[in-house]
Amino acid sequence: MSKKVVATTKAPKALGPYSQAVQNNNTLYISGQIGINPETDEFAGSTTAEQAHQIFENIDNILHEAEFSRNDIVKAGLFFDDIADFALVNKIYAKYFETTSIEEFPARSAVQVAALPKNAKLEIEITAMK
Ligand SMILES: C=C(N)C(=O)O
Repeated sequence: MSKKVVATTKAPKALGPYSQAVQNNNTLYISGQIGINPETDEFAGSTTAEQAHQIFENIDNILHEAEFSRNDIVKAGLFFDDIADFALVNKIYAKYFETTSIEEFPARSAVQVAALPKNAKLEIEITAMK
């Protein structure tokens, strides 16, 4: 088994004892991303939409660092501060995958949680496979 930690300055630093991503052979596990801009260490904005766009930018940058792409995503986990944002995030999420060559969306879970780190509006974790 080969296990490699993936790290990039183009995504937020870990907020605790975890890696931005870990690759095991052809599978990449990306830790839950929140909408922090790595250049400022601040949220990209206070709205769920602003944070969602930043999350996808962070995910793209981690995928890129590991030489994976959006096309390789097989599973996503979405954690909402407020599930009322479900429809809004679905629109942003669907647009993100519009640019891929995959014909069907990845598997996904979506839940509302009691609270997220730093009071984020949304957190998304990703599994990708080549
Ligand atoms: C933000 C996280 N992914 C964490 O604390 O695990």
